[in-house]
Amino acid sequence: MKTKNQTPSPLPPTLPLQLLPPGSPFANSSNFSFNASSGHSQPPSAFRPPGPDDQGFPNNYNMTRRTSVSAESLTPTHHQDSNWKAPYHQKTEDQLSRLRASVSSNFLFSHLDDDSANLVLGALVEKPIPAKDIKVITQGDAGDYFYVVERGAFDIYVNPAGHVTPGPDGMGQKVNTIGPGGSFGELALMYNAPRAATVVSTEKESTLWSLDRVTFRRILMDSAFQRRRMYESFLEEVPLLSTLTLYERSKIADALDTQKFLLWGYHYPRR
Ligand SMILES: Nc1ncnc2c1ncn2[C@@H]1O[C@@H]2COP(=O)(O)O[C@H]2[C@H]1O
Repeated sequence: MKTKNQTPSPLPPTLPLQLLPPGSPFANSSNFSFNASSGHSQPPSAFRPPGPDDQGFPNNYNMTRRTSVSAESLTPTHHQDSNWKAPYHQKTEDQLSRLRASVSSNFLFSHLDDDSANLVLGALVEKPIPAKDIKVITQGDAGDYFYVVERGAFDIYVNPAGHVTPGPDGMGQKVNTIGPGGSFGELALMYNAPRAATVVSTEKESTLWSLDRVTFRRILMDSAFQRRRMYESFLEEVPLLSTLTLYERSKIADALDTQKFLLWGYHYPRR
């Protein structure tokens, strides 16, 4: 088993950016909602066990919370629309070179073949974040976009309740900060589950690139995330790691690589 460097993530145009109240970055839980399905606050409901069509939820993932936000299959290869084409958003040379630099060290993109990488680059949309304390993702909401960070830093907050609660500490504890080259927002898209954390901008000017849910699932989940799920399944079996959260396990899975050793004349795969 060896580890590799890996990192963390943007928004569609025309979306309202709402600033959080000055001095109270956690007070408003419904900022930065960009479609009908993301700006809601739903009550928790029972966990839906994986069915035959599911890839399987990791252990301990949002077990007490509403999980499914769409009827879409969790298996990305079950595409109902065979005429689907990835959206293409024209970019300037400057945008392309910034984008390439941003994704160059990102684990998710390093495993894409050239065709898939070009489709994803074409589908990403630049999303300037013009202030700090903008809530890009709200814990408990439905997942709509996956984000790559080009510039700036984004704090991640997790409330153990599974959603933002009223009051000054409603976003919970800060657990992470994601900077340039990193990405976030993949968990809800991968598992059709509510957002696992709240993500807030920390700088005056930041730049994100957003990838829509369908393109994410059809392209990234067919490659990089298949690999992640394979390693996660393996990690779930390791007792020492069983208490990790899904996010922690997924980060370890991203960092794993497979090495093959020659043993007694056989190539023996070892993780
Ligand atoms: N410790 C963490 N726990 C949960 N989510 C995290 C954590 N750190 C970063 N994140 C990201 O925050 C995102 C919130 O939306 P998602 O649940 O879609 O995906 C989540 C992860 O990409």
